[in-house]
Amino acid sequence: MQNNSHQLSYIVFSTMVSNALQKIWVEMQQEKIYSCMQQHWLSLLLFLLFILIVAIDKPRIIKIINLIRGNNNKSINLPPSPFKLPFIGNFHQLGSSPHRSLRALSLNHGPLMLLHLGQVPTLVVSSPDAAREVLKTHDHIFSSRPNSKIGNKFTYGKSLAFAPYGEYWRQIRKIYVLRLLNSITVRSFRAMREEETACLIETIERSSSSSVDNLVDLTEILFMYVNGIVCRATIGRKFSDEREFKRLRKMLDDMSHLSTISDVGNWIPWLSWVNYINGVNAMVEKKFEEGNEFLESIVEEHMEKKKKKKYDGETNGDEAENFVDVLLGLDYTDKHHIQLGRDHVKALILDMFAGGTETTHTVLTWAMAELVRQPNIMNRAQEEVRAISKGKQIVTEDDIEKMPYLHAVIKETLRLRPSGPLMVPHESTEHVKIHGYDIPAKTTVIVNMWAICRDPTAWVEPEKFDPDRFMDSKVDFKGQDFEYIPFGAGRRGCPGIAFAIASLELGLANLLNRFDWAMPFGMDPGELDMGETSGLTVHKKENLVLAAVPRQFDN
Ligand code: HEM
Repeated sequence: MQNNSHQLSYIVFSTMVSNALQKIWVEMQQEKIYSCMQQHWLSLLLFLLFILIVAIDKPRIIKIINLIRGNNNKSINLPPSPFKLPFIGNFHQLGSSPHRSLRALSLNHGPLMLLHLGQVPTLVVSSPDAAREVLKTHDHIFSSRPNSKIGNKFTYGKSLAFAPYGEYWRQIRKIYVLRLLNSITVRSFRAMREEETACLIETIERSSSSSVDNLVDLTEILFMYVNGIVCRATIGRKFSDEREFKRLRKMLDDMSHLSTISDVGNWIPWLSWVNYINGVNAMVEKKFEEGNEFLESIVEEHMEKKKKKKYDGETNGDEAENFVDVLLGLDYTDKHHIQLGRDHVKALILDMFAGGTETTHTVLTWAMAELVRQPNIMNRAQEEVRAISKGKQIVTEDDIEKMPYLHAVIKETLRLRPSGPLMVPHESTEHVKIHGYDIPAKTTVIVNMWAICRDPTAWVEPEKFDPDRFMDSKVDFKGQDFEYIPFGAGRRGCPGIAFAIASLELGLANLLNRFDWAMPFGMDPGELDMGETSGLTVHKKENLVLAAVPRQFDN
């Protein structure tokens, strides 16, 4: 969801209405009021109907119905709301960086604030205390997701991330947590991660030596590193063919764009038909077909291998089993209500690629940007990494366990630069009271994790990048400390924490061990552009291009 979504719906509709109005106005000015009304009675009627619908929004309609029925509940106490406009509600107040605009609004209206995004009542949560109420005390009520028609279409209605809270979500989540992303499985990918790290180092060396100024585009290279790990864990191989790699990236971008930005029906359900006119539905169908063809080819490849193994008795040797093979090998039909099929496998691939790649790669890029901007922190992290790795060219995961400052750098980056500052929206399944406010069922909930992680009542100098705040601190990202929830918390909290942290720490430690880093062309570190992209997922706006000078090793 970017500001484009509401702008789009608003523009389409207001253009239609304003064109009709202009015509009427011109004729009225020419004193042809009566004949004008005769000619345009249908337009006027439609216009009045439109005003009625947009001005009387859903909560007000419910209030009026209750009033007529005589059961107006005077005691209902909704959270404070900023002023909203008919039809678009509070969309116009989101701006290009919704997490920043929402924090500004919450400073005036409080940590529990009710907005209307189009027609959708949306609770915005902006303090650690309020987050604890939503994600812990009333977790069972807030663990659903708002329906996303387009998101469900792309993921065959089988994705974990999009699933509403219920039996299906519970069963799939169990498979993800117990079979795919638990600490033993994550450890089993250790050798693969170390291979991918060696590949990362090689790519940087090649890129640096082919540039006069040792320049490397870290944003691109880190994306390939993280994507390589996620691909190998998920489907057992990465895309060495550049075309295939670009196809995957484009597919994920398109899907994410269409399921959030372009779906007018998400926000104004009775305007869903606009998607037929503006070409969104046709585009969704086209992208779905393309994506499906790609995912089918992956599933087919695995089915063929499985058959071959059965006949030839082949094994993978020491290689850890990838997620698709695990899923295809599960016989779930008898014991459980769900029957795993091809669509589940394809949805799993999307969950892993979408949930694991962009998030992890963005955090790693921000970590390097913050370190280059603050050479004293970079030096301290490098000293620690180099002291522990004792002249080895590749830092291993055993070494990393002894690097508390490196852990602190990653934690601080996750605090200050979360890639999804508004997390993934939740939805309430029943009416509940929080801090004295009534939260009706089916309210969308946005947790402004970005604001919470910078809450001045919880953090000293919250805007400063200072890994020291995590040294000797018990505050952790596992979902118990509500001032620090970069992976969310509660039932819907991220199941990929161990997987993500392993790739982040190994990647960063090796970047610091193997190279000395500097701004390009001798620029001052303070000149590094830290601008963010706008929208729901926040990346560094400009690619991070740095000078990487390979360190000389004795052996
Ligand atoms: C730095 C990296 C990552 C960050 C910051 C991150 C953050 C998050 C957040 C904030 C949520 C939503 C929590 C909520 O709704 O309360 C989430 C959900 C999810 N994440 Fe992650 N994540 C990361 C890496 C990963 C990885 C590596 C994977 C898988 C390989 C993954 C898979 C998922 C899935 C499947 C969900 C949906 C869970 C559900 O709806 O039940 N994430 N993540």
